[in-house]
Amino acid sequence: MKKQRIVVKIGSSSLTDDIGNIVDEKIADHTSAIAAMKQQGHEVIVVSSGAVAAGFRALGYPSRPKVMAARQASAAVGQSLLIQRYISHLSPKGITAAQMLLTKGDFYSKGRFQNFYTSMTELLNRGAVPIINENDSISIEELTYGDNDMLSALVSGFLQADGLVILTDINGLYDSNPKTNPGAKRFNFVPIISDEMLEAAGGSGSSVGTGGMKSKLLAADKAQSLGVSVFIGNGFGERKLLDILEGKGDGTYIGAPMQQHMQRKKQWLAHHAKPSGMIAVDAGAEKAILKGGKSLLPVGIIAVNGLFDALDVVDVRNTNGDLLGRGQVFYSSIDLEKVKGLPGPEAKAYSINERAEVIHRDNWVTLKNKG
Ligand SMILES: Nc1ncnc2c1ncn2[C@@H]1O[C@H](COP(=O)(O)OP(=O)(O)O)[C@@H](O)[C@H]1O
Ligand SMILES: N[C@@H](CCC(=O)OP(=O)(O)O)C(=O)O
Repeated sequence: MKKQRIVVKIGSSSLTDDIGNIVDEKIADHTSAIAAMKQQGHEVIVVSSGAVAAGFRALGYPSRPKVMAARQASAAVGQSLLIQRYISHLSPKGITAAQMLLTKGDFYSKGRFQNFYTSMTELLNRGAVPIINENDSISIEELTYGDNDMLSALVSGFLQADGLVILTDINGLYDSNPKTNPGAKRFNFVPIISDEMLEAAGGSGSSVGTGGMKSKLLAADKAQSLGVSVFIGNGFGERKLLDILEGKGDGTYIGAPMQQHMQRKKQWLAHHAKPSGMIAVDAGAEKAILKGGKSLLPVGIIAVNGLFDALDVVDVRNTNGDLLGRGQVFYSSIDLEKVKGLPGPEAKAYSINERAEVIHRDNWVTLKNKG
């Protein structure tokens, strides 16, 4: 089999018990499976939850805390305990583990986004296994991923992985929660996530997990939109990840393998960049950018909202207010006010781009019909 790049997300319930102990046998099982993958030449990137679950007890909390400050404090304790265990199981196998703690803010900035890519590539080239978690201790409540399902989907898209494996305490997606409905039936393969599946997916089944199946499905949907196929399930023993790769995993496969990955720059625009303003365009411009694959020109601009600089990211809407997409502009908002509605030659003096384009099609991502 061709060398694969696989992101493996491991949920809290697959690392700890309900009272906040890291279960060594669980880490031993995951790390032996990671080592077997590495031995076959595959690249493995781990997105590991469990910091809060592994830390709350040492600080005297009776159960996984819900208050932000208590969660942050627990994560600070638990993250180091977790990484210690990963290292102690991986290093005897000759594998170097590398901790990477991310916040949502790290993805907003294009520079930090690129730095993350550079260091990740270097770690993978050197044969290390990056172990990623959200930096819970410093994340601001409104800006957290919360559970790691969505973070793992974004990381797998960003690294243009061949697959995302979401390891959890249940062997796949069922038509209703099997913990409350013993007659529930499992899906072995799901081409796309439907609204009915999202409705049937419930919350967490343990006191340490957070998102439940719903957040896994939302994450799988996101990964698929970025060109990454997904597996949700579990399994035991050193062959479990290899079995998943070979189509013999105990769980649900979502989406066909070998899909087209979304370009990294477009992923940044679509999912991470924070728009600094909004531009409204007329029907002709809407057609040109959505149907003709053209760049956006000043002549189609009818309104400019917000204060932004050239190279900032802005949302583009039509006259009904529908979001069409998002792009990086070649004009500041002040200059765009002066050139809106003008033909190219007259607008050129204000643009930092030779051809007077407002948004070049390479710096554009269409978001229409995606909510
Ligand atoms: N339709 C469903 N199919 C399978 N599991 C479901 C479904 N709805 C809810 N669940 C629950 O989702 C849980 C897994 O999510 P979660 O507890 O957040 O795990 P993790 O800690 O691995 O992220 C399962 O234990 C199960 O109880
Ligand atoms: N970043 C958090 C993840 C929280 C969490 O419980 O996530 P999950 O088990 O994936 O539903 C932690 O490490 O505790």
